This record gives sequence, structure tokens and C-alpha cells, in this order.
Amino acid sequence: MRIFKFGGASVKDADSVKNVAEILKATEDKNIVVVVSAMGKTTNLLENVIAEYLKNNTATCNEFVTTFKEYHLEIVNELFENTNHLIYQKTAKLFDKMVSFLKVNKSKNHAFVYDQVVGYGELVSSTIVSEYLTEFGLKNELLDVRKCIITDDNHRDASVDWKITQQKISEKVNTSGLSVTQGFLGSENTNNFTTTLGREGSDYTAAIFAYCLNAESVTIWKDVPGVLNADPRYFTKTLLLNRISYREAIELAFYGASVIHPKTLQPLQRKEIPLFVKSFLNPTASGTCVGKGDRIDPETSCFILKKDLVLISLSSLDFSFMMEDNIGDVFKWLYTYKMKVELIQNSAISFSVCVNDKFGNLERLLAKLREKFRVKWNENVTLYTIRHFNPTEVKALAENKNVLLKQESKETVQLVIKE
Ligand SMILES: Nc1ncnc2c1ncn2[C@@H]1O[C@H](COP(=O)(O)OP(=O)(O)O)[C@@H](O)[C@H]1O
Ligand SMILES: N[C@@H](CC(=O)OP(=O)(O)O)C(=O)O
Repeated sequence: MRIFKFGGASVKDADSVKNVAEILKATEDKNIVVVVSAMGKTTNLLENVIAEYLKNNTATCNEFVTTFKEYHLEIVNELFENTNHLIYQKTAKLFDKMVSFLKVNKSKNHAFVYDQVVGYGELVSSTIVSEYLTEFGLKNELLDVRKCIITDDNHRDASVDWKITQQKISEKVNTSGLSVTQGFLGSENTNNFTTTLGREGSDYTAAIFAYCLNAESVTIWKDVPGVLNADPRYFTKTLLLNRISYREAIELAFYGASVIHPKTLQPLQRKEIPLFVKSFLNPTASGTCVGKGDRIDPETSCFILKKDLVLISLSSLDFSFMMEDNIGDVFKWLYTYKMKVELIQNSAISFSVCVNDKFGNLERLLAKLREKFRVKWNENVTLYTIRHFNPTEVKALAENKNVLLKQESKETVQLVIKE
């Protein structure tokens, strides 16, 4: 049994969906679970629907809904010649369900509404991919992942209930055929409402299936040749990493190498299931293999960056030390306001923390911190991380940049830079 994950870029238009079918056709193994994400940038589009909906901007919300429908219908029109094909009814049903949720919903809980709406990206894309594979001659079963992955009710960042999920996946997945399912989604155990596993969480979905099915491997198909030693969006010279250890991959993903979702690696490492990162543009190339061991091949420095972070610097109002009690309070509030902590540094009377304000709570956090500390902050900072650095590279990176903070350990240098 193998797990293949196709992300937004690999199903962004009709040609890409056709390419997915070609990749599956060329694979000798027929026992595959295919995990698909929403097409292209659909999740961003649905985030706009939700934002406008919650602001009661009905006209703008409806415009985004129309764009969502038209985008998918254009892909369907190109994929299916028969205008009476069942796919038209199936997609129309999903569109109607989404719209009627928006009509009848009374909840103002952003995270809850978000999960109920954003999930339609994956529900529509998996339906189109599954129907197209059938049309193409690849018999498959469309699985509702919400009947397989069971989570708590922490909407937008739900945690998996591994015991029930294991049981459900074993029951629902036909291990001798091709299944297509949705990435990113789960459902609440108590009432079946849709939950999501965090943005870009479909890689993690693939790892959950792999873990529960004791899969032979996971392959995530990307628009890059594999894991590179630097983010190709920001660095012109990059090198393909042929092989990396789980530990190295966890570190890279944690520091922000967005090619692999950080939660993906732990379940795979626990069962020593290899992860292949391959190019859907060049499927026969070997890509990157993440597996056992402790090295990276080739041995090289890796450059990662995270943008749009906030650096908060605190000092005590009365010149007292920043000790356990003060720091304990800071962490309690960071947790309460759902800040993702990227880096911390402290001295006797000051404490700096670089955070990702994923849920838009910065103002509230700052207000709370001001009750107890002198607070300074810088928005829109970038955190650069260099693993296996050499000093010349660090110097070159920092040149002509406004470095607000630097932290160095044996293997890693991190710089917080105001661009
Ligand atoms: N170290 C890296 N190696 C390769 N790609 C990277 C790296 N860091 C960031 N990326 C970015 O990750 C993208 C692929 O991941 P992602 O956008 O999540 O794909 P998908 O949504 O299709 O699954 C690449 O297009 C690339 O811009
Ligand atoms: N569609 C979701 C989940 C996901 O993982 O997408 P992708 O595989 O395209 O990163 C998102 O954009 O967050």
C-alpha cells in the first residue's frame, strides 16, 4: 500500500488533473490512497468568502462564491466532454450545500464557520479527480476523509484522535484498490462537524493514512524537483537534496521549509515509512527521499525563511529580572492568544519572542502584555534560518540588512531581519 498526495499546484487546472491520471497510470502498484488538496489557490479564495460572510458583506461574499464555482466548472468543462456527465450534478450538489450552510448558519465563531466552508475546496477537488480517473479508466473509490480522520473540536488546528482514526481507517480503506480522498479535513468525534488540520495540512493527512495502514511509502508530488537546500522563491541558486534523515527533515520543516508540512514527519518516523518528495512535472526523476539515518546528501547548508512574523521585546517595568514567574505569564498569554512561537531570547531584564500571529490576535496580546511589561514590537519581520552554516554565508546573508536579533547554536544560525 502506498500513499500519494497531490497538492493544490498539481491539480490547479484541467491539464494538471490529466497529469495526475498519467502518473497513476504509470504506477504499477494499484493499491494506493490518493490524497488531494483543493485546486490551486482555492483555500485562499474560500478564506475570502468566510471573511466577507462574517463581515456581512453579502455582495462581495457572493462574488467570491461565484469565482469558486466558475473556476471549478471551467476545469470540469475541459475534463469531461459529455455535458450530461454525473460530475455536473455532483459538483452542483456540493456548491448548493456550501451556499445553504452560509444561509442557515447562525454561528459567529470564525474558526467553526471557517472549517465548514473551507472544506468544500477539498470536497470539490477530490470529486472531480475521482470522476476523471474513472473516465480515464482508473477504477477508484471516493472516500470521505471526515469518516476516517477523527479529531477534537479545535477548529482550524484540530488534533487527531489516533485511536478512533486508526479504527476508522482500517475499516473504511480498501487496501487492494485505488482510493481518492481529501487532504486537510477531519471531523469532530461528537457531532461530525468538519474540522481542519491547519493550513497546508494535506501532507499530514497522507502521513496519517500511511501510519494507520502501515504503508510502504508516502509520495508527495510537488512543482519542485524535491526538497531543495533553499526556498526557490527567494534564493536563485538551489541544490536538490537527494536524501535526508527524518530528523533533518523535521528541523527543515519546523524552521519553515514549506515544501513539507511540519506535522507530516513524526508519524512516518515512528514507523520508519519513507517519504518521497517528487516533481509532478518530471515524475520519473528520483526527487528526495526522507528516511532513516542522520545525514543529508549532499552535505550542504540549508537556507529557510519565514515571512510576516512579529518580534516582541519585553522588559520588566520595575527593572526586576525576567525570571520563571514573568516568563511563565508570557507563555501563558502566548498560548491563550494562539501565537505560534518561532524563536525566543532572553537576558536578565529583557525577553524577546518572534511569533507568527496566525489568528490575528496581536493587538489583544500586546494589550495584555502592557499590563505587566514595557513592550516594543516590530511587525513584518523575516526569520532566516541557516542549517549547517558557514560564517561566510551568514555574513553574506546579513549584508546590508537590518538584523534585529541573531541566535546561534552548533548547527543553526537564525536572524530576525526587518526587510
Ligand atoms: N526547501 C524547499 N525545497 C523545495 N521547495 C520549497 C522549499 N521551501 C519552500 N518551497 C516551496 O514549496 C512549494 C511546494 O510546496 P506547496 O506550495 O505546499 O505545494 P502544494 O500546495 O502543491 O502541495 C514550492 O513551490 C516551493 O516554492
Ligand atoms: N488546501 C489546504 C490544504 C493543503 O495542504 O493544501 P496544499 O497541499 O496545496 O498545500 C491549504 O491550502 O492550506
